[in-house]
Amino acid sequence: MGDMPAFIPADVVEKSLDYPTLIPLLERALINFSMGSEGGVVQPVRTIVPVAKHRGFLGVMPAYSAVDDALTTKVVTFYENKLSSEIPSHQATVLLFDPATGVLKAVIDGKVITDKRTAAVSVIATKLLKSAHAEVLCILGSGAQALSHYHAFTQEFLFKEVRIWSRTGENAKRFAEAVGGKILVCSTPQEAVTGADVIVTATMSTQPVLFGDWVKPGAHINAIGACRPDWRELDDNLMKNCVLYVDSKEAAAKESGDIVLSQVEIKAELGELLNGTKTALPDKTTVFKSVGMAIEDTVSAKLVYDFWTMNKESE
Ligand SMILES: NC(=O)C1=CN([C@@H]2O[C@H](COP(=O)(O)OP(=O)(O)OC[C@H]3O[C@@H](n4cnc5c(N)ncnc54)[C@H](O)[C@@H]3O)[C@@H](O)[C@H]2O)C=CC1
Ligand SMILES: O=C(O)C1=NCCCC1
Repeated sequence: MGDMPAFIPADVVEKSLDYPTLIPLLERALINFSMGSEGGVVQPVRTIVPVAKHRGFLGVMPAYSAVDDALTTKVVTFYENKLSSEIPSHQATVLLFDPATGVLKAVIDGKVITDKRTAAVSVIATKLLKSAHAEVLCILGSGAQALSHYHAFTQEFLFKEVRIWSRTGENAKRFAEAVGGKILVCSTPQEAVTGADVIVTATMSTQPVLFGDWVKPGAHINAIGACRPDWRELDDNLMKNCVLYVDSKEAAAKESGDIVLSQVEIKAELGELLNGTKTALPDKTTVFKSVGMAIEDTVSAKLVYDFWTMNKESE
């Protein structure tokens, strides 16, 4: 009988993933992914099982990176109707395997990985696509993704002003108190968005929360939510008047309601901008539509496992 798999809890994951380490790793993974078979990434579009009775979904997200020799699958659940405020709407576990033998090496909390790697990829998109003079950041939503984006963006950029709007005003205030930084709480999404240079939409909404009429020409939007083909965060006006970038063309064309329902053409994947085969247009109004990729979890999980292996005596 071999060793039992390691169980790596959220607090260890939190300690092992910092943005300055994660961002270059994810840039490399995005490039490898967009290189097709040459990049050595094997990643099918995830399988989603609807749990209609409870307005929930189970997603299975496997990937292998030959360059990293890392093999994982994430299992993620996400629920529209939270029955308890104690239970997060999104929960996830990443299983890490030894690629040489198939042996399960670790069971890793996937919630922190999901929150941090998603924000890190939005930072990558924003570095490529924001205007050179961007000063105002606006976040719509006050949940887990809003929080990880706030931390990642305030660490990686110097914005003069940060604004937040949330459907429940109390939640926006709580968010601002919790992060403790200088942040303007707005009472409408339009107020929050008007004049903003960089916008993050991180909501569970199934209808548009961000309208093209409100958006400053040349702004960059990271659209994180609406990862089902019939869900929206952005209206048709915005979609039709932006230059659209994605993480995975194949997944975005299948899963993103903002793309499926507006039928807007995708300009490029982030990996194609990073490897120089396609051009970023930071002077235009740009949208990065993120659906989330398994390979991002794979490289993050490997980083967590390596950190855990090096520090396990002291844990
Ligand atoms: N692109 C990616 O890689 C990933 C995307 N997501 C998506 O990001 C979004 C946010 O996820 P979390 O922050 O983890 O969820 P959360 O449950 O922690 O926060 C959701 C936020 O959306 C707000 N909200 C819910 N319904 C709304 C509505 N109708 N209008 C406006 N706001 C509404 C809530 O008040 C809350 O502020 C979800 O759609 C989720 O599926 C999550 C993980 C990865
Ligand atoms: O990439 C992920 O992880 C997720 N994306 C969309 C919603 C569920 C989790």
